[in-house]
Amino acid sequence: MQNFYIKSHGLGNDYIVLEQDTITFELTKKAIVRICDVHFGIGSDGILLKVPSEVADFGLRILNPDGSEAEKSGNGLRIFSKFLYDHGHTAEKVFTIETLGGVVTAEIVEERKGKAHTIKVDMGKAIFESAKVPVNIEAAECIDKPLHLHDQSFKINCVSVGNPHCVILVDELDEAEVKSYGSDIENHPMFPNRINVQFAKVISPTEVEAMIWERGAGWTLASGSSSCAVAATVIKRGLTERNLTIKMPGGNLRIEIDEDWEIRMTGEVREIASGTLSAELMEDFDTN
Ligand SMILES: N[C@H](CCC[C@H](N)C(=O)O)C(=O)O
Repeated sequence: MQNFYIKSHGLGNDYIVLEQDTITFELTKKAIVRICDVHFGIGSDGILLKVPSEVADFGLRILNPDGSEAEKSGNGLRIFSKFLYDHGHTAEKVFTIETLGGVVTAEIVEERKGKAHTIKVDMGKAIFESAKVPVNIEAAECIDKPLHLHDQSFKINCVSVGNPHCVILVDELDEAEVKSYGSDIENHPMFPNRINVQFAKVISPTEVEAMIWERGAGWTLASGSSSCAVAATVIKRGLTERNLTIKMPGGNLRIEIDEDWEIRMTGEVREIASGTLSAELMEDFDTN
């Protein structure tokens, strides 16, 4: 069906799924920004576009609400996996998905008809090498290094899970602090591709609490790749075990990271709505 979409969320981090071969318009920056706008569009933390793949069972492009493209999205991959399974693109419960940040394996762990499913995604490796995050710093790894803003400094830990992350460990989480400094950190010149930002507080050897400022999206209620980055950081710093619960305002994700820094993420996904985009929304979009 032309311009069919679904909207789903992973712990309150919501996405709209579209299919390259059914949309009748160019998914330009203008179209992405409009569709993701809560007033002039459907409203979403991003768009997941189903595309062909030569190297995996499925291909996925991840678009942020500002029109930028991301290499990886943990909640996005779980939402896309549930969409593929629930909407007849596969009868398999384990399949591969190609993203800009590499090929991942997804598994429908628990299917509950007409309810949320639990999805597991092997998210690839955590990479700390500064040049591969990337972060412009002399040191080989950006672990517990200073980042200076005009009126504040932070100690940062940078890691890539396909997309770039800047993790700041704090004794107390403060939503106002995240919203006040998130954008300045996201856009700091140290980060050539900008960066996702997390403030995180270790609760116990198996629990970490985090708040998220996403590259290209801003404050979100949860983030899968951010959870992976936070887990990799606290494990790297020797602060926790390797099997963790990351607690965010929108809910919790299970993250396991093995000795080779391979990351497994498990969590719920719930579909919100489905339908077709109206012609009036797309009136001034570039047509295919
Ligand atoms: N905004 C992120 C992508 C989405 C990440 C988040 N929604 C997740 O679940 O991982 C970026 O530009 O890297």
